[in-house]
Amino acid sequence: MIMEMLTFAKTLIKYMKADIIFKYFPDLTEEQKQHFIQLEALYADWNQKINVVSRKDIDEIYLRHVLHSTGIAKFQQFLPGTTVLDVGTGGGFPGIPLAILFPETQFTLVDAIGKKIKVVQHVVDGLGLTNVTAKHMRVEDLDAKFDFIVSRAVAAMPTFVRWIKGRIKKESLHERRNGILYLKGGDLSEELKDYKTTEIYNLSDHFSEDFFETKKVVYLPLKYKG
Ligand SMILES: C[S@@+](CC[C@H](N)C(=O)[O-])C[C@H]1O[C@@H](n2cnc3c(N)ncnc32)[C@H](O)[C@@H]1O
Repeated sequence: MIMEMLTFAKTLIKYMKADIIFKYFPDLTEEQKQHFIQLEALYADWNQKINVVSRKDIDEIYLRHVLHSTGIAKFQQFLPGTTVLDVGTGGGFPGIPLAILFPETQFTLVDAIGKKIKVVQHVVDGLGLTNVTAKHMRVEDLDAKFDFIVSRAVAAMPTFVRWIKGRIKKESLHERRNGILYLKGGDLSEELKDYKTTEIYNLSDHFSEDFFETKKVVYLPLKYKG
C-alpha cells in the first residue's frame, strides 16, 4: 500500500512539473502530455551519463528550456508535412519540444558536438519520436532545404544567416513566408539593424513568468536562393 502511494505521489509530482506546459497548451493529446512528462527523467538520466545540461537547468527544465522552446509555436503553427531545421540544438532545444507539439512536422536537429547529439538521440528514442532526425555536423556542411529554420543561443544573426544560406525551400506552405524563427533576448536593435524585414514578437505577451520578460521570437523571412 505504501509503495503504491509513493508511486502515485511520484507520478503526481512529475505531472505537476510539466503542468506549466499544459497551462499554455491546453489542447494537447494524452500522448503529447506523456512525452512532456517523460522529458525531465530522460534528461536527468542521460545528463548523469553525458553531462550536457547543468544541474540547475535540469531543475528548471520545464520553464527555461521546454516552455521557452514552445514559444515559437505561439507565433507559428507548423502544418503537417512542414520541414524544420534546428541549428545548434545542443541537448535538443528548441527542436524536441516543438517536435512533440507538431508530430506531423519533420524536424532535423544538428549540432557540431557529438555528445550533445548523443543525448538528443537517446531522448528521441526514449520518447519514441518518429519525426526527428539528429545529425552530428556543422550546419554549414548540411545539404538540404527546409520551410523554417529555428534556433536559440547559437550565433548572431549575420553569422547565422551566412551559415544557412541556400537552406530555405522556395514554396511557402504557410501564410508567413519561409524563414528563420530565432529565440533571442534583450536589446536586438544593433544586431538586427541590417535586417529590415525582421518581425519581433514578445514572449511576455503569452507567458506571464518573469523569465520571459525580455524573451522574444525573431522572425526573418528569407528569399529563396537556388
Ligand atoms: C549555447 S548552445 C545552445 C544549445 C541549444 N540551442 C539551447 O538553446 O539549449 C550552442 C550550440 O550550438 C552549437 N553550434 C555552434 N556552431 C554550430 C554550427 N556551425 N553548426 C552546428 N552547431 C553549432 C554548439 O555546439 C552548441 O551546442
